Amino acid sequence: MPNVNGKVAFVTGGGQGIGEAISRRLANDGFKVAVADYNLETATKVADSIKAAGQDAIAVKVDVADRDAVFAAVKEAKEQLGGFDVIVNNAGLGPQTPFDMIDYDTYRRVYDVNVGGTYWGIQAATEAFKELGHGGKIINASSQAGQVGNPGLGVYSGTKFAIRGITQVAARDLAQFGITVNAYCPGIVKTPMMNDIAQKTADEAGKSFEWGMEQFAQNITLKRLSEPEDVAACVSYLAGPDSNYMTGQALLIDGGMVFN
Ligand SMILES: NC(=O)C1=CN([C@@H]2O[C@H](COP(=O)(O)OP(=O)(O)OC[C@H]3O[C@@H](n4cnc5c(N)ncnc54)[C@H](O)[C@@H]3O)[C@@H](O)[C@H]2O)C=CC1
Ligand SMILES: CC(=O)C(C)=O
Repeated sequence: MPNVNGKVAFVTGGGQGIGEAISRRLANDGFKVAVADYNLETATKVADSIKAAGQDAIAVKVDVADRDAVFAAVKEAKEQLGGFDVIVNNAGLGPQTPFDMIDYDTYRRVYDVNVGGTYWGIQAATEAFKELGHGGKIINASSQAGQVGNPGLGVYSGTKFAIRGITQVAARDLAQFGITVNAYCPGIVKTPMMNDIAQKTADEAGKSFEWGMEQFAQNITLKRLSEPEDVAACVSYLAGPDSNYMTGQALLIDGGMVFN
């Protein structure tokens, strides 16, 4: 287990899916965790169960698309948990958007959450690290869909390609402050988001949910879908000291999908 000495990690979208697994894993690693989510009810459930296991966590309500709200949530976590060391900009929306169905509102909201939320998280974390007089780690959620275009995900894939670019620029800009910036790129992970995407794909084709999932899961070298914990294990590495000499990278955790 990495030695993180009671450092503080802030995980957006921590109320379910990958963010929940990351919150639990970082708490197990020894971080005090702020479980930040738009849905305060799920965030509170996750934080409460981490506390019940004898670890430190709080729930924080935030809409990551709202810059002021992100700054306020980071400040709240810093004050309540007594520090700020790692932000995981994990919250994201993944609607199915065949090209003829992309409308302005969907485009705007998905970019505001996935891309805007990452900009604001980077800014708020950087401000907190500077106030505390130390560096820190910024970790952003991209996707295998940010490495290769996925059918039907015209808006979502665009945001996830953007995250890799933003991660590289932020790594270069923020290194002078002792801040590393990396991204993780999951494959097909069994979460509510992926279930929705698979179901809509299946509905459009008049096929079953399993068929919908298979459209995204073909060519996985390891021949199984990903569990949220597979992703959390790699984020644990990015949040801990073993990745100190790594910045600007996008770690693919896709079971060997994209290289096929
Ligand atoms: N599930 C998958 O197969 C993959 C997911 N990802 C990425 O991983 C991240 C997490 O995905 P999942 O856990 O699957 O999603 P999910 O939809 O299951 O969970 C997302 C969480 O984010 C929260 N959230 C949504 N909008 C928010 C906002 N504006 N402000 C604060 N919280 C908000 C939701 O309340 C929810 O708790 C996303 O960025 C997603 O794009 C990347 C590759 C694959
Ligand atoms: C939802 C997602 O990120 C996929 C299909 O890679």
